[in-house]
Amino acid sequence: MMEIRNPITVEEAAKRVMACRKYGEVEYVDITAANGRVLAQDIIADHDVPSFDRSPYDGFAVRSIDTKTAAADNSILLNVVGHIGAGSVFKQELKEKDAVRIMTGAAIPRGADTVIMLEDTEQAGDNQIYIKREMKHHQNISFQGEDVEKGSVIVSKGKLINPGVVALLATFGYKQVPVSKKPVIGVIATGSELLEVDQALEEGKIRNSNAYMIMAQIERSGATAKYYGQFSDKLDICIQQMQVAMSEVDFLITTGGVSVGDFDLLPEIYDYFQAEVLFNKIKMRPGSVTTVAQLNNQLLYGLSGNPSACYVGFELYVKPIIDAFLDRDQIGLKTVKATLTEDFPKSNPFDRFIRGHYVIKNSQVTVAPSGKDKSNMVHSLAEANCFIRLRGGTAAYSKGEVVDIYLLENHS
Ligand SMILES: Nc1nc2c(c(=O)[nH]1)N[C@H]1C(S)=C(S)[C@@H](COP(=O)(O)OP(=O)(O)OC[C@H]3O[C@@H](n4cnc5c(N)ncnc54)[C@H](O)[C@@H]3O)O[C@H]1N2
Ligand code: MOO
Ligand SMILES: [Mg+2]
Repeated sequence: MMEIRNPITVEEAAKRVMACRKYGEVEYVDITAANGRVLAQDIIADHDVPSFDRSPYDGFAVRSIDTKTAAADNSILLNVVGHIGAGSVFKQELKEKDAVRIMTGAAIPRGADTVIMLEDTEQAGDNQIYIKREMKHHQNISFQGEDVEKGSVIVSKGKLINPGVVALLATFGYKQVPVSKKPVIGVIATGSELLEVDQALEEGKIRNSNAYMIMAQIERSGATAKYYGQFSDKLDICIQQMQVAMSEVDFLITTGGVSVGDFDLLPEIYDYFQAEVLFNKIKMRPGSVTTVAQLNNQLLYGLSGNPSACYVGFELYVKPIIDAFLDRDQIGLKTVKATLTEDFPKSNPFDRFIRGHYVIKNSQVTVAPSGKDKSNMVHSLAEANCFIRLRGGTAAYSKGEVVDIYLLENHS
């Protein structure tokens, strides 16, 4: 007797998966390896930035009071009593009519309250300059703490580390950076029709593309992939191989074998392990047969064999669990509104996630399918930078309608 599957909504499926979320540990990596990782602790400023008043220009540190009435046609003569570059400090205090030649980034000497740019001065003698502009008190000073104030949270935990965050980490002396440990995700392809990537085509067979696609999706999501190869459609061998894989990873993904075909063994394997099947039918296309089971606190993902269905199943149900494991501030794909630039003539009995390509032009986000929309197709994936979500129970969509799109490559 064929099993009757009970389809649930996309949101309910996501909820059931997220109820099984696990948190990763914190580890420390060298700052040179921190880009792209997730920050595991708030970074609190332990000093002001800058930590001293400094010059934003190459010029002369002076007392504004000595520049009063200076103008292009009314030069004022000052005595140059020192010369400092960034990193050096002028130790004395400026007296009346004193100036110190100063470079960008150097500490403002005591007594000076402004910096006049080199362009607004003229050399008068060996140690004298003409000032050709009246300066105001505190003009042209980078003040201590104006960038970052001591005690403030400068980057919050959960943030994806980007080059800007790396700059802050370096500013505050983080040679070792606390990051969330990446989950290790096992990948298994199933099906006797599969050839490895370096094998020549044979009649009736295809190359295994899903395993490599999933591993790339895992990497893009900030996790580590562990490939277990292709399993045959033989139940006992599959069971044994899955047992090994489960003991070595945080989550396990199989692709293929979750539908109702004679060689679709995953349902039997879940049965054998007495895993709790969270769902095996979702009201969505593609990927309606996406199955997720739980065994001893470990999620087992049975993604569809059809490439587009497999891809969608990963992004909707695996990516959020990776984000959660990493304790990221953004869980799952970001969504925005976009205007369709093509008609979509099919009706949508279930929610439909079409592989799409969006562009932003003149502040307008527009989107179109990135290729043919069938779950067994692979071509449309290459150009896809989003999914277009068409709601279940709707008829055809027309050009000009506004739809929700799910961004695939926005990881900030
Ligand atoms: N009678 C029914 N048949 C099917 C149903 C259904 O509800 N009733 N569902 C269809 C839907 S929807 C999908 S999606 C697929 C799901 O199939 P499986 O997850 O069981 O996957 P397989 O049968 O193993 O393979 C399906 C298809 O994908 C190709 N494949 C498999 N693995 C890979 C891989 N690693 N790389 C590339 N391509 C792969 C495989 O050769 C098949 O063509 O079932 C429908 N049928
Ligand atoms: O799971 Mo299937 O992809 O809905 O076509
Ligand atoms: Mg099948």
